[in-house]
Amino acid sequence: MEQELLYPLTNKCRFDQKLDGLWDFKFDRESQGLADNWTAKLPDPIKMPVPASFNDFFTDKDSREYTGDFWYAKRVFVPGSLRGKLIGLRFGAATHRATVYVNGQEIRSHEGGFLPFLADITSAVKFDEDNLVVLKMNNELHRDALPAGDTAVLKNGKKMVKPFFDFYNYSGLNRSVHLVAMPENHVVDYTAVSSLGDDVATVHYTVTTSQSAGSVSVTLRDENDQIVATSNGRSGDLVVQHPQLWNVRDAHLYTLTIQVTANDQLLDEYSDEIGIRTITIAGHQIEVNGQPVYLKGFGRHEDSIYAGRAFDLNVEKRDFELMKWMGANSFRTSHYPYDEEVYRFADREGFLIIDEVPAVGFKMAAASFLGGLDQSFFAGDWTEELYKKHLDQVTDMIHRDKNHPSVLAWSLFNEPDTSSKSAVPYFEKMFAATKALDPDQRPRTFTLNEDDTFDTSYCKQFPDFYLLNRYPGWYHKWGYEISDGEAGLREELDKWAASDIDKPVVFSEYGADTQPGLHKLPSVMWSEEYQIELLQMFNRVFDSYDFIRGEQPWNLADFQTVEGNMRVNGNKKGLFTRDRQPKEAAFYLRQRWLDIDNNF
Ligand SMILES: CCCN1C[C@@H](O)[C@H](O)[C@@H](C(=O)O)C1
Repeated sequence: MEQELLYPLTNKCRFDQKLDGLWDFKFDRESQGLADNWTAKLPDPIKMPVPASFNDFFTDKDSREYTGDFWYAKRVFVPGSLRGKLIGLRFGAATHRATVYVNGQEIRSHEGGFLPFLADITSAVKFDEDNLVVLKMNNELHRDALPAGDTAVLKNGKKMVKPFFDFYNYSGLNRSVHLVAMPENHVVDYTAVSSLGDDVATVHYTVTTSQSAGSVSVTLRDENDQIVATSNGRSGDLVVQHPQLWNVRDAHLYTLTIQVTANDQLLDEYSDEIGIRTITIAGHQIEVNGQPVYLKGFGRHEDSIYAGRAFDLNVEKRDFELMKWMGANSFRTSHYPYDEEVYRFADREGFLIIDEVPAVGFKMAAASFLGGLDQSFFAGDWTEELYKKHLDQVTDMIHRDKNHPSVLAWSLFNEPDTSSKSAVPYFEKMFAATKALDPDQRPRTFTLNEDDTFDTSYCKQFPDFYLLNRYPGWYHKWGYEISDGEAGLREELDKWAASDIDKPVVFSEYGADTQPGLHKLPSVMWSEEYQIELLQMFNRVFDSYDFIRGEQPWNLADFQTVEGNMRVNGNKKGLFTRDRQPKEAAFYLRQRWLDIDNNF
């Protein structure tokens, strides 16, 4: 569990320099790098872009599919002007695990490929010189790690991952690395939680500093840079008259500035943008500022050609323009926390985010879908170790993202196996342990898979609202049989309707693989016409039940998966192609969404 997760910035007290660009890179097939002292020098390295997944740059399959240890190295100059500060390396994401060395000294390790961590290198750094930064990384999958899977050893001795999930195991330094410097006495964290009155809002804040010395003052400025509230102390209330509330697709942000001072000297300053809004679940309504909202959006992936899972500002900008064009207002960070820049986009654009940890593949049936076993995942002997990593990553996700107005809810699992009682103790622990992590007390949920229905799931008591992943028309009752698929879906939803459950239901996945340009009249599966027909079927169902409060088809765009007889160079359920061009269904769904108000 990380202490320092604030987004890096440069100001009169702090220094932040991105180390993006070409790093030295080398596979370590024999896992000999440590023994051979690669922490001092990588032998015969190649050049590798950062941020990027290494996989798709290569022209040979052994390199693209490489599984095991691999190393990065870069010489980093540290200016002498930073002396006396905490010097750190902040990694946006190292997938899936890393150990950091500086000038040959081991600094720290980190497990989890989708959340940041800070390596404090103060003790190892040489000022006004180049410093050798080396990472030893590994991308193997295991049942006791997130995301879940296996790592097989082929007869030729090469390793191969067996994901229990449907996205490619892109690996590497997938997000930016920053050289940062902060005052020894600095702001480590802050929280800001809003409550609303009659034309007034109160932002209750807390500030954590690395040392108890010094006094803290907090200022809030509006979009015209006018001070609207101030307060002193490491916790307090900022009272804002006539607040400009943050609303869905009508975002207003304030700048919160924290200063730490001692003897009239400024020790540290940290600024961030926050939004004044509340999130509540009221019966079967999801409410923002007390107004019901209807979620229109997508399951997504951080995925693009060339750099794989790397965060790419250009792709993100295009994705937001596509989602706005569609009339969308939300998305789920399926199936892992995304780069921080994505949440800042959503804050500015007024999108709601369901923030998800990579607790994906917790279902052996998924493995069987990919060639694994078919048993109850939570009965496995790996769950104790898995739980520790799972809680660690939920804690860090909430810690990192808690101040974003765009974050609506926390998704603690994607499609876990809840059709066996063995899941219940794990869920009881996880939902109890995470209840108090979010100062804003946002709803917590998880996605229910096809096999985890109203009748078969043992874990319906846990979520604050429901996310349903349902695939009639594709994985069953497909093609001409889709009418039975609709009937089955309605039968299940009739049970939800007849029950005493009064919570919102959001459809978080549904869709059809579609080959762009494939047309057939009448339709056939994989044709563009069939994708529209499937969406029309689901939309008929959604419009029949008032407790359905959101629709997020799978997926915004086509994305890469493992190769297999079920995939045509990846998953093609996108409403857009992988190079972000629309399929026919995008025009159909856009028309529907433009007719549905955000507060419907
Ligand atoms: C059947 C599993 C649920 N869902 C998970 C998602 O990650 C996959 O990409 C999607 C699919 O198979 O298209 C299905």
